[in-house]
Amino acid sequence: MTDTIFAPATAPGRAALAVVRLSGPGVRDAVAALAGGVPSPRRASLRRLRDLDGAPIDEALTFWFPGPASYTGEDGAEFHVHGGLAVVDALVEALSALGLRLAEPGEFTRRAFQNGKLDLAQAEAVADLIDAETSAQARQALDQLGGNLSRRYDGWREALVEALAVLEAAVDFPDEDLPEDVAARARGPLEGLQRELQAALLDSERGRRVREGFRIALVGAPNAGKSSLLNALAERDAAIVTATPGTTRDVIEVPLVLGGYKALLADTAGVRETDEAIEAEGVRRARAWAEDADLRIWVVDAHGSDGAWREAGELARAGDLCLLNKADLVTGLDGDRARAAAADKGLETLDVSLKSGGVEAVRSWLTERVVAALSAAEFPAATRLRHAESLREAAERVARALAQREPELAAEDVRLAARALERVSGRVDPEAVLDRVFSSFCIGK
Ligand SMILES: Nc1nc2c(ncn2[C@@H]2O[C@H](COP(=O)(O)OP(=O)(O)OP(=O)(O)O)[C@@H](O)[C@H]2O)c(=O)[nH]1
Ligand SMILES: [K+]
Ligand SMILES: [Mg+2]
Repeated sequence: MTDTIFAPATAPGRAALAVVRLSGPGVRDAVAALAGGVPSPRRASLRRLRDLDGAPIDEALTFWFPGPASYTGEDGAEFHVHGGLAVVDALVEALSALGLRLAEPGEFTRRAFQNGKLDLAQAEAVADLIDAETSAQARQALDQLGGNLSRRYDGWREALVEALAVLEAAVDFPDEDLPEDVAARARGPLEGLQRELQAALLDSERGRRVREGFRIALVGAPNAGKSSLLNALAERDAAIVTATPGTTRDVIEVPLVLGGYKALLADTAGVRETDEAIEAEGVRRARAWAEDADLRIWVVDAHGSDGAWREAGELARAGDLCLLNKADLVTGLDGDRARAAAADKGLETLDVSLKSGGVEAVRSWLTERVVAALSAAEFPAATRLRHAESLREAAERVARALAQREPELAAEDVRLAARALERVSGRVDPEAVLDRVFSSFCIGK
């Protein structure tokens, strides 16, 4: 017998309203006990809620959602009460006294998944929509929630099933035709599929970057102005700025919104040779973050650079930005060596003075870059590592199938490729995967 669960669905704390939702076989009785009757299905009904001793809890807008036409597919209900802590506490206590259990994080959506209301990718999209901080994250989550991501996997899977039918015919009726001829008919569709899966795999980083943020590292020699840039972009004093080289030790991460996309900006320790243990650890962390980042801004003091800029520049890669800072101090040939080194590496350069409003040029440059990297006509086919892993496995299996001589062996690879794709919608998932997906939810969803 399934438990009947409940949870506050709104954030805890003082608020105008709080929503408490219920799901499970005991909902009807619980609503009747608290509200003195069950309202018409899916209609708002103002009810006085009372606990088991008859003490009033609140006047609540009460909804009764009989299953299966409910979010979870089970009988459900919602109480919209005043959002005070005491009201919500009293309601929670009354529901517990009736034998209902407080829901685990994601348990409502997990039940919706188990009852076929959503597939696993759609359930993930519910969590993503709740977590969305930028318009791009919300758009991507809504598209996935609408089932578009799942439909692409279903389409690929159907193509695999058709190829499988052809291969199985070659195995079952070897006399009717030469097996190779029959098997050859599966080759064209499998090759087309292989190209699509590869393209989706190449694009699979993009969806994760939209969800998690485009990673931008600020690197450079000590005192180049990295922390000054971080603070200017963040519009607050997130990092300490002083005239002392070696001020920043830890990596300081700040989220930014650029062109509607989430970015994660990291200030790092100035890179130089040092015997000082704390600074050396800072330099190690700076390098590690920079290597993993999607983009590095190599900040150079165009005026006062000594040899150290060269070492920091080694972290930069083609496509990165070289920011020649302190333009207000520059005279003559200042910065020309760094400029030449940047050109050599295929970096773009920007001359600014962070002292005098140069940050806006950097912000526009970054916005353009992030939008170019993350926007596309089509939403990505992978928004989590889990999806990319399925794509990779499917692509590898299809490649193996194409290389097999025996139709039996090719059929087995095609079957495994289909299975890898099915994991995305959760058709074949073990409980452990479900636990991982749903544990990232908040309580009440
Ligand atoms: N004149 C001038 N000074 C600047 C400019 N940008 C930063 N500074 C100064 O340069 C010094 C170092 O700036 P920081 O932002 O701390 O440099 P950093 O790269 O973070 O330094 P570390 O953390 O020590 O590696 C500070 O005194 C800043 O005020 C600029 O555009 N012009
Ligand atoms: K400094
Ligand atoms: Mg600093």
